[in-house]
This record gives sequence, C-alpha cells and structure tokens, in this order.
Amino acid sequence: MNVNRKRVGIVGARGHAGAELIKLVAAHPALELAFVSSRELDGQRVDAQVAEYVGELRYSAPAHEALPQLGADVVVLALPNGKAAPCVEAFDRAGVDPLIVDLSADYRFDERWYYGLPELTRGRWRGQRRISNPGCYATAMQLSIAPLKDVLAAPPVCFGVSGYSGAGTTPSDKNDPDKLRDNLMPYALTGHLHEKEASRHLGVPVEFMPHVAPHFRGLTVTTNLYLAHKMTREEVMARFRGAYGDEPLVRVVDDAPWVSRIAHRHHVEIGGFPVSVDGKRVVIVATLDNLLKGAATQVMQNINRAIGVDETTAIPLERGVSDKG
Ligand SMILES: NC(=O)C1=CN([C@@H]2O[C@H](COP(=O)(O)OP(=O)(O)OC[C@H]3O[C@@H](n4cnc5c(N)ncnc54)[C@H](OP(=O)(O)O)[C@@H]3O)[C@@H](O)[C@H]2O)C=CC1
Ligand SMILES: CC(=O)N[C@@H](CCC(=O)OP(=O)(O)O)C(=O)O
Repeated sequence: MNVNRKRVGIVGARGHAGAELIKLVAAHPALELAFVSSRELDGQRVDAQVAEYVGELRYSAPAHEALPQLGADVVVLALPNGKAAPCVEAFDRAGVDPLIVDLSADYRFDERWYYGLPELTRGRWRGQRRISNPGCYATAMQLSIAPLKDVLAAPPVCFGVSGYSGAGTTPSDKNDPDKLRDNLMPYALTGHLHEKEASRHLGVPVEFMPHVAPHFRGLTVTTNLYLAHKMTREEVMARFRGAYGDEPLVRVVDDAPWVSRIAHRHHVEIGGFPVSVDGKRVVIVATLDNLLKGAATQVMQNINRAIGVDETTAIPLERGVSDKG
C-alpha cells in the first residue's frame, strides 16, 4: 500500500466495464486498488483475469454491509441496473462517505448526484461525492446533439448500433453470438432508458432506436437533425469544432467515422455532417468504445476531476485527437 495513493474499490469487477477500469487504475499514478468484488471470481487472483494488473490482489465477495469497512477512498459501482442502491445505502448507514461513482443508470435522474459527462457538464461539478456515470449511447447522442441544440426544428432521431459487450455478461439474446451471427438485432425501439437520459440532460426530446450487432465492442450512433434555419456544412462543423476543439477525448472528423476503428480507443469521433440541399437537415455520426468512453474512461475522467488531478490522467491519449482540424 502506497500512502499517497487514493484507494479504489470496484464493486462488480468481473463485468466488462469493471475489467477495463482495473486496467486504468493499474496504470494510474495516484490510485491503487483497495478491493475488487465478484461473487463468481471470489478468491481468484486479479492478475489471472486482467494481465495489465500487477500485484497480489484477489477478487472478494463482501456483503454490502462490509463494503464501508474496506478502506476505499473511491468506490465504483459496476453492477447491473437496480443493484447500486443497496450498496449506496450501506455506506450511508455506516456514515462512511467515499467518492462513489455509479456506472449503472440508477442515479442518472437523481438531482442530488452529479451527472458526469465531462465535456458537457464539468462546469456543474460542485464537489459532489456522488457521481452518476452516463450511459454509453447516451454519451454519443448528447455529444452529437449539444452543439446544435438551439437550432433544432424537431426532436433529433438517433439510430444506434452497439457491439454486444454493451449488453453485459448476463446471458441474453443481445449477447448471444449465435443469435447475433449475420444479424442486426433491434430492441427497445421506443422508450429506451438512454432516450430518456439524453432527453433529460440535453433538455430537448430525443428519439432513439438501438440495435446490437455481432461485433464485441464499439458503438455508432447516426443522428438525423432538422434545423430551424438553413445552415451550411461549414457552419455546422464550425459549431462542433468550437464546442470540442480543445477536448482531448472528442475528435471532430470530416468523414463519417467507422465503428470498426474505435474499439480499444478512449475518445469519441464525431463526423459526417452532410447537409441536405435545402440546408435544413444534417446527419451526424458518432462512434465510441462503449467499454471506454462509454464506461471506464468516463469513470476515470470523473474520478480524476474529483481527486484534483488532470482529467485525463492515466487515460492514453492519441496524438491529434484534440486537433482543431
Ligand atoms: N457494458 C457496457 O458497455 C456498459 C455498461 N454500463 C453499465 O455498467 C454496469 C456494469 O456493466 P457490465 O460490466 O457490462 O456488466 P456485467 O453484466 O458484465 O457485470 C456486472 C457485474 O456485476 C456483478 N453482478 C451481476 N449480477 C449481479 C447481482 N444480481 N448482484 C450483484 N452483483 C451482480 C457481476 O459479478 P458477479 O456475478 O461475479 O458478482 C459483474 O461483476 C451496468 O450497470 C451497465 O449498465 C455502462 C456503460 C456501458
Ligand atoms: C447493447 C446493449 O444492450 N446496450 C445496453 C447499454 C449499455 C449501457 O450503457 O448501459 P446502462 O445504461 O445500463 O449503464 C442497453 O441498451 O441497455
């Protein structure tokens, strides 16, 4: 144990998101792991599952009541939706107040929690120690729409396609490689949680149609926007470059990005911007790795801000990602 490092506990560390987070914490100069929990991997060495981790730590399966006693300064909840609240309540009951970052959707509509989509909300962080991490599609949708929010003539329509790691590890049709083979599987075509989440946090209604594809990781969202007044492609792109030109984890690109090129990368790519002949319709394409910017990388941005280090500490950056183009 290094006394200068903050200690991180990950609850639900067997999952795809938890595993990515272990890698990021392992490479962080100001963090170390306090505990990683999994009922299924209880007792197994972490380095046997995550090669990037070097050390003796093993997975454990503490009861909720035991979590506050494990000495974590930062607790990340990487559990399925609906399972975070009992953990949070255990900390409240014990009067222990670590920084808590929740990856699930459980607190994304709770005003008492800071909603941490840094590129859009970092100005609203007021030292809150409870942080709700945005959904993966919801991140792509909000970053695609925010720069044009004031010129919309109708609700944006978003067509999303995710790799099947987005569906977690609990077996379902959406993560069954046999059912996904040669397939594109539509689901929750109205009322998906991320439709509500993006609408709520953007403050404009958004319509969202998600699908799962046979690839493992990476998602793409194509958004159709009707504009209240004519715009040129250059004017649209200028808005995106103005909004994100200085952002290390958002890359505004000319061509529509391909999802096949975003896996294992930490940033979002936003591009395309074809404008219709009448100048009143534009289409935006955003890609991100659902396990990184859609989950673990965004958690790390939020932790970094909260512990007072540079927001991108331990997040591998690629040269040119912050190009203004
Ligand atoms: N996958 C993605 O692309 C993204 C996921 N998220 C969110 O992050 C969270 C984690 O996602 P992901 O890693 O994919 O999920 P997984 O389904 O892969 O993993 C969930 C973790 O929770 C544990 N778990 C599963 N069921 C229960 C239960 N009933 N009670 C307690 N623990 C349980 C599992 O470990 P064990 O069973 O061994 O205890 C596992 O470690 C979810 O809320 C998800 O919505 C957010 C953005 C993107
Ligand atoms: C392909 C797939 O199933 N994706 C998940 C989104 C993953 C995510 O961001 O989940 P949370 O909002 O639950 O945190 C879904 O549509 O529910």
